[in-house]
Amino acid sequence: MAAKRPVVIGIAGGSCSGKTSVTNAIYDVFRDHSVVVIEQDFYYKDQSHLTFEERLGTNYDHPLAFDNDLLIEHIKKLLLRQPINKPVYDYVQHTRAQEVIHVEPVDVIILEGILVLEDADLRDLMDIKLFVDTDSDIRIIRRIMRDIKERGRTTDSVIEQYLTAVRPMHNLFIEPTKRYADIIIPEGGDNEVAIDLMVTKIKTILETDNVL
Ligand SMILES: Nc1ncnc2c1ncn2[C@@H]1O[C@H](COP(=O)(O)OP(=O)(O)O)[C@@H](O)[C@H]1O
Ligand SMILES: Nc1ccn([C@@H]2O[C@H](COP(=O)(O)O)[C@@H](O)[C@H]2O)c(=O)n1
Repeated sequence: MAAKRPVVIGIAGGSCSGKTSVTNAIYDVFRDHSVVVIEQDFYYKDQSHLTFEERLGTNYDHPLAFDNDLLIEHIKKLLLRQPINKPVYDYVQHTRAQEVIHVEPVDVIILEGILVLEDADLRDLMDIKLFVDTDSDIRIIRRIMRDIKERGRTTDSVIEQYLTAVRPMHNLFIEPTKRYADIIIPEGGDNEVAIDLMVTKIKTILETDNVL
């Protein structure tokens, strides 16, 4: 019997909009099926050749910060049901970690990240495109709390980065990708109706004869 083509779901949205929460809610439903999360953040360009000080100068909210060629290569491999070695990212050191995660082929691929809808070649690989829409005041509050707790940052550094890069790049590159979304989800992972709709749609695609 011919192998089925995996389903690719793209989940975009601003920093701290709730992309990971939506991703986890969908992941939990398909956990016993076969599902993988591909974080666009893990595909930030390797910066191991730069000093720590130099890495602080990178604009992490610009499309050019990402190695989308590698990301696209990996999604295409998974679509052909071939395994990949997914990079791991270190937000404290601002570069790729030494280790990789071996990922076997799966039925459901969830691709999440601030700019996953910005690249046309990446968009073309997606069956469903979501944009998680959360007000910027909520997002900055969440970001200050998260980055201090989990990413080794100070309040001042988070605010400075927000004003110089996160906010302007959001307005320039992230917010405009909303137009490519099939569904715009307010309330992130708390939006049970949207999550249920997504799960139903994914199941429908999985049940169709979508062969390679
Ligand atoms: N509905 C919510 N209410 C309160 N905090 C939330 C909510 N959704 C997400 N958060 C918190 O905000 C931060 C960012 O959420 P996350 O889902 O990781 O967003 P993203 O992946 O878009 O950056 C996390 O610390 C998370 O716990
Ligand atoms: N070294 C880095 C790499 C990325 N960031 C920030 O992460 C944000 C994207 O992740 P979310 O979970 O918030 O979607 C992005 O806004 C980058 O500014 C960073 O601070 N340092």
